[in-house]
This record gives sequence, C-alpha cells and structure tokens, in this order.
Amino acid sequence: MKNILAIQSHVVYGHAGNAAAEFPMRRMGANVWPLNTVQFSNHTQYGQWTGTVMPAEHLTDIVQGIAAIDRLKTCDAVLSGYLGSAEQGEKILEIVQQVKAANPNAWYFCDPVMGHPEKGCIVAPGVAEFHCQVSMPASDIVAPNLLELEMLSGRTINDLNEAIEASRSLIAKGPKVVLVKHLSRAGLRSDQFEMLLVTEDEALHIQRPLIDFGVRQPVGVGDLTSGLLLVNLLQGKRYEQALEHITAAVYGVMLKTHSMGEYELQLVAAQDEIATPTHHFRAITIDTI
Ligand SMILES: Nc1ncnc2c1ncn2[C@@H]1O[C@H](COP(=O)(O)OP(=O)(O)O)[C@@H](O)[C@H]1O
Ligand SMILES: Cc1ncc(COP(=O)(O)O)c(C=O)c1O
Ligand SMILES: [Mg+2]
Repeated sequence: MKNILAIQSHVVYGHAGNAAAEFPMRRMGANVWPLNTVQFSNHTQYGQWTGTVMPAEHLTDIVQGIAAIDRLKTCDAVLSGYLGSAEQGEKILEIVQQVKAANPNAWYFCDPVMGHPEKGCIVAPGVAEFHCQVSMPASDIVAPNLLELEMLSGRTINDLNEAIEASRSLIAKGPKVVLVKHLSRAGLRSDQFEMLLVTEDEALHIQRPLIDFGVRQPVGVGDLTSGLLLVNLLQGKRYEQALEHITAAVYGVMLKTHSMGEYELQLVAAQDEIATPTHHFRAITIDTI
C-alpha cells in the first residue's frame, strides 16, 4: 500500500483540492494523508466562499507530529495543489525535503494551481511566482494546464510541438515527468479534451470527447487528474497505461456528472468508473522532437 501526503485545499461542500482527489486516490487503493492548506465552504469559482487559510506553520506542525511518531519514512509521495498563501509554499518545500530525508525514494508531485481569472479560480498573490521559481524545479512530476505551462516556461504556446518544447524546458530544470492536463487551444482538435505526458525522451498524447456543460464546467477536474496519475505511477504503471487510465476514469466521472445534471463532480456515484472505467482511449506517441 502506497502512502501519499496530500497538501492542498479542502472544501466542505462539493469537490476541489483534497475534496476532489482524496476519495478517488483511496478508491484506487492508496493511503491518503490529507493535509489541508485551506478549509473553505466551497470552491472559489462560485465567486463567494467562507473559511480559513491555514497558517503556514500549521503544515510543518502536522508533519512534525508525523515525524515524531516515526511514520514519515513510510511516506511514498508528497502531492501539492491549491495553496492558501505563498508562505505555505515555502513550508511545503521544507516538508518535501524532510520526507525525502526520511525516505529517499519518495516523490514530489506538484500540481501548480495558479488560478484562472477568466474562469474565476482565485489563488493568493505570490503563489504563481512561487511555483515558477521554487516548486516546479524541486518537483519530480509536475502537472500544469496550458496557462500554467506558459507561466512556468515563460513561453506562449500555440500548438502541440510548442507544448512539448515547453515541457522539455521544465524537464531541463528538475522534473522528470510533465503532464499537460489540458491542452485547450494548443491541442489538435477543438471538439476534444487533450492531454500530453512528456519525459526527456517520450511524448504521449491522448484525447477524450468534450462534453457540453455549457458555461458551468465542473471544477476539481485537474486535482482529480493529478491524484489519479500519482497513484497509477506509484503502483508501477507505465506512462502509457497510466495516461490511458486517468483519461478514461476522469471521462467516466464527467459523463456521470453530466448525466445527473450536476455542477459538482459526482465522485461517489462514479466511483466504479474510477476503479474500472467503461471507456478506453489510446495514448499515441508523438515523434516530433
Ligand atoms: N471531457 C470533458 N468535457 C468537457 N469539459 C471537460 C472535460 N474534461 C475536462 N473538462 C473541463 O476542462 C477544464 C480544465 O480546466 P483547466 O483549468 O484548463 O485545467 P485544470 O483541470 O488543471 O484546472 C475544466 O473546466 C473541466 O471541467
Ligand atoms: C479551493 C480550490 N481548490 C482547488 C481548485 C482547483 O481546481 P481545478 O482542479 O479545477 O484546477 C480550485 C479552483 O477554483 C479551488 O477554488
Ligand atoms: Mg488546476
């Protein structure tokens, strides 16, 4: 059984951050240690919420407690996502170092959630800069969407080749794997949801049909996708198999959510789709560069 220290947001109502990733990762057979960066009533794309950003010291305090009972050495990966403040980022990096000192084989998976002004995803000041300068180079796996990849690489990206080149520019700085979670306008087709998994010598592309949600697209999809990729890789799946699984599993969740007419991801109703997806999509190797 793999153990994942998952440091990201928690929402009481609905699904984003740990509230989107924790149950699916467990459903896949991983142990999750949720450590919440914020506790909000609901995700920020409602435009209003209540709740608290945890003090940055809270994160180190909790991890210190786990170290004190000598369990940190059993941690296989740190996953970070939505941060409540840039100061939390600094503490997360200290935690990653502490975990890696206790278990040199542990991975750091960084989902560099930066916010999306158009969509209303709101993230504290300084967090985007923190990801560009500190967390991305320190990560083993990084999972940006297109906007985040542009910020991390300092490039504008218009097509697949440029997305691969930008991903390789990140790999040159630290991470071994880059998952571009949503290619959007840099993808091949406008009627598909496309992802890209890039390593130093491999680039895999995959697509699933877009489902028409109108203007209210579900939130937490990136957090779900990142969590599932991490579990697949920790369980020893090859990149191709892992990418195919996460594409099909998330598609199953999206279809269920759509058929139920809901805005929030229907993770419980779609749990069997997460474990054994109905649909299958093939990852294709891109031999460009
Ligand atoms: N099959 C699909 N059909 C329609 N929309 C989808 C599908 N899969 C994902 N989405 C939407 O695509 C968007 C991806 O968001 P984006 O900000 O680009 O990346 P992230 O998931 O990291 O936040 C989300 O709004 C999600 O609801
Ligand atoms: C509290 C919170 N956590 C996480 C996210 C990230 O969600 P996504 O997976 O869609 O990037 C959001 C997006 O609005 C959010 O408000
Ligand atoms: Mg995201």
